[in-house]
Amino acid sequence: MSEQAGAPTRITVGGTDGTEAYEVLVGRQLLGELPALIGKQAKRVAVLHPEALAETGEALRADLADQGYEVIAIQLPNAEESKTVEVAAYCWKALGQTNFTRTDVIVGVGGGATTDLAGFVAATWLRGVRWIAVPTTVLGMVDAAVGGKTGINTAEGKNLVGAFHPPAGVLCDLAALDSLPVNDYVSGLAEVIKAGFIVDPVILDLIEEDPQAARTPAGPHTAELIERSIRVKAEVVSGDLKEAGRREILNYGHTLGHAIEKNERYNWRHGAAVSVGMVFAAELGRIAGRLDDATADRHRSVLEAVGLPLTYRGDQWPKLVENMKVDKKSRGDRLRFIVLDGLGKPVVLEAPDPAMLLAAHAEIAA
Ligand SMILES: NC(=O)c1ccc[n+]([C@@H]2O[C@H](COP(=O)([O-])OP(=O)(O)OC[C@H]3O[C@@H](n4cnc5c(N)ncnc54)[C@H](O)[C@@H]3O)[C@@H](O)[C@H]2O)c1
Ligand SMILES: O=C(O)C(=O)C[C@@H](O)[C@H](O)[C@H](O)COP(=O)(O)O
Ligand SMILES: [Zn+2]
Repeated sequence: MSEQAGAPTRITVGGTDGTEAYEVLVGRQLLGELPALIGKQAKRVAVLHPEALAETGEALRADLADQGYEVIAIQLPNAEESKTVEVAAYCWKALGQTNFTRTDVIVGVGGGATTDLAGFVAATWLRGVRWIAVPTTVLGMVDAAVGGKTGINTAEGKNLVGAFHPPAGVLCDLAALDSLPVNDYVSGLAEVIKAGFIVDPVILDLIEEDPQAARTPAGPHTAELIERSIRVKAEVVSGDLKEAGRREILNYGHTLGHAIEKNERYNWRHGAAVSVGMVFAAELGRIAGRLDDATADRHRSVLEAVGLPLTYRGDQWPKLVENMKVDKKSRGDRLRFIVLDGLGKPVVLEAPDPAMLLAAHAEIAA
């Protein structure tokens, strides 16, 4: 998977609130770390990967078979098509037919869609088995594989079925990013930029220095951007695995973002939808009298500079409002949004007035 090795960066997640700690490793040639994470108790290892990573999956299975494991191959559809109950059922069947037990281990290799599905299968099979995430997209490394949110979509909304089930470890091999199509790479930058606005503004400075370079894995700050974003996520989820409070800030831009994804029948990339969602949230913050003009405008400039969208079809607003009602931050009939009180200062905006929402929508309507 990679050509250069060296000591990986190790970022610890959890362990501070009664949850079991685990590590996110960032570096190159990390697959040698897998057997130690799988452990000696396991007899079988199920490797779940998308079609796009057929060769990677095959190589990994061969490695694990050489180590003496009985390997179960489960190829998934690409992207959101894998986050369905039908695909989960296909996986449960494969595990059942191979006598997969509580000491066996699932490895999810792929983007956020793959690790969300693999983690969900791990959470539900036998009420929970060990799993390891090997994210191969920017988005997977900086966000999806870290923190234990797993799940699938339904016709009614994004990630509506799922479980909190942290992995035993996360291996981020930066070399995997070399084969990622640019639009998928850029989609991941939306979550990197989110981490910049909610907690670590240095991320924004690094991207703004050369936005074109930030669009490729060869950029000078790739490793730093990924590590900084993982540290943001690790710090936030470590104190609040089940999203009882502070973890909600990671949902910045997601209330509208998920509504757009559902409206597009999950054919939009997650990061693209979150990008529009963050512009909307920034406008909401500005209209609510919380966010200064410069920081609100900075959303547009940095997201546009890396090639992310800022607008969405204006005629869809009534449907988006309906979709937002099933957001997990909603309480009864009250919509709740994460907005900024300033750079790095996310807060919850409770039940904003519909007129305020409409005014913010006018700023993102195409
Ligand atoms: N659980 C969480 O906390 C969390 C956080 C953020 C996002 N997510 C979820 O993550 C998903 C988006 O993840 P994503 O952006 O990684 O998209 P993705 O998983 O859909 O991957 C994008 C595409 O790239 C392909 N691919 C993956 N790695 C590749 C590689 N190295 N080379 C070539 N092709 C590759 C995939 O097969 C897919 O077609 C969404 O479903 C979102 O809801 C979850
Ligand atoms: O980890 C979290 O918490 C997040 O909100 C991170 C988001 O980037 C991610 O897209 C998450 O899956 C959204 O969670 P949901 O609970 O709104 O489905
Ligand atoms: Zn997200």
